[in-house]
Amino acid sequence: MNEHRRGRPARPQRGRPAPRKSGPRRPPHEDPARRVALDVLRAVRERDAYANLELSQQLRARRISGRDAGLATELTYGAARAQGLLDAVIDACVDRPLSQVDGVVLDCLRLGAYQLLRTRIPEHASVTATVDLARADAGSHTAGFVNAVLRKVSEKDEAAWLDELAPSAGTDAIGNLALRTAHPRWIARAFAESLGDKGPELEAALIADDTRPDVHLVARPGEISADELAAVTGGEVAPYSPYGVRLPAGTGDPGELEPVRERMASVQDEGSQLCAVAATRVPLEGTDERWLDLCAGPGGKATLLGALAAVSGATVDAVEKAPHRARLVEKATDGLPVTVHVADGRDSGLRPGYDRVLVDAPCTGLGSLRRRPEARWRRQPSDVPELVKLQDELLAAALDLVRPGGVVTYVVCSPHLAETEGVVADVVRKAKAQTLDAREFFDGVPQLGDGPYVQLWPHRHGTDAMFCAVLRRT
Ligand SMILES: C[S@@+](CC[C@H](N)C(=O)[O-])C[C@H]1O[C@@H](n2cnc3c(N)ncnc32)[C@H](O)[C@@H]1O
Repeated sequence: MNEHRRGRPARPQRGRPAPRKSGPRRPPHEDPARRVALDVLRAVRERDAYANLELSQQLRARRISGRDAGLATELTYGAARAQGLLDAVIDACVDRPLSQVDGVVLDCLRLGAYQLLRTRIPEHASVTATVDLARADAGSHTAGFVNAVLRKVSEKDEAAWLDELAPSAGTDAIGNLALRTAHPRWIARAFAESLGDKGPELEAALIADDTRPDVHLVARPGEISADELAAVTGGEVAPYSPYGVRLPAGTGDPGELEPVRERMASVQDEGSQLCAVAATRVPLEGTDERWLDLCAGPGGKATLLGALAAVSGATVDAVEKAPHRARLVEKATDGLPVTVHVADGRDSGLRPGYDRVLVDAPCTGLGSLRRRPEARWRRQPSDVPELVKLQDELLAAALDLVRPGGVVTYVVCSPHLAETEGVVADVVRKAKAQTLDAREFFDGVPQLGDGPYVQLWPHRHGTDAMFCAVLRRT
């Protein structure tokens, strides 16, 4: 590493920020796709924006579509997802810690390095177009620096950089795979611990997590069947969910599909569908009329529960703490037997005695990183304990609200053991509850391990990495 640092370009320092003109001086030939990508990366870094939301807003505002929009998406998502890997390479090409490089300059370097290492865009175009952006946003004195760093980056391809920078697979298998698949080490370790593997299966899981997911629709029970929905949308019936349809790649905005506009279907990952369906499938003795969704926003599972409740004659109370998310639940479940309550699920004030309760708890979201390119670098291990405490309290509250003999289904979109088995074990130890074998309620889904919990995985099931436990109140 030190050897590599010799002769590296000096770069503008953070302490001496690049001068910015009142308005960016943009060359007339500036490439619109790269401009959007850079502006989104900057918004993600500076104001914690969500890359997907920011990107679609900027594409709309600048009326960019077609190939330019495709390239902007590829560059934004790619550079955001691969940030840790790109930073390791850039770090090897500059003479100071990256923390001392001006933020905008670093965004430019990430964008340029991504093009050089992970796309087939010719080197000349990658470097020149990125240098133009740096000149416009960070001043002409940065152009030489960005040019020099990117030239250094281009001296090797991704594989050669990884051979140089990744820890040895023999002594640090997780660290090696983490860098190769552009994941933070703590997330790779969490996956390894959940899978019980730090070899080929971990590699498959991390690679799948680095791949853009298919879009699934859920056919609203009582309105349209999955077969009909597949026929109308040109999709195919999903392998496991009785209501799922997988859309072909390149379908465009699913919100524009007629069945979605007509509220006969909505976008929902197949794993989420399976967990909501499982919550309704556990056999009950006695009544089966009052259902509760204790963490309902924005309403994906509440909508499926509501539609199933309408068919079976049950009603659903949907609790959501955040008022704006509660409004989304109201909108999504309009016309269904669902009553929305803005409340803290730990102290909802609702009358106990529910037959079924779903706790789809707030979590790290490590199971849906495929959908949010920047999330893996934003989440921190220090987020886990606070979430675990909240999950614990919500699950305990659910067990207080369900009747004896009723069922609580606990779901998180994360394979992190502290959020999954850890929470369930802790609550079951303190509550009157029996753990059921959740696999029984995931009909036809293969590779569910030894139970009693279900952990879905992108590389095994093509779904988000959802965890599901089913408890019966004793
Ligand atoms: C994982 S999301 C639920 C997703 C939802 N079930 C769906 O399928 O669309 C967790 C939700 O719990 C909400 N939440 C967080 N803390 C809460 C609390 N103490 N009580 C109730 N809801 C809470 C969050 O605002 C968030 O909307």
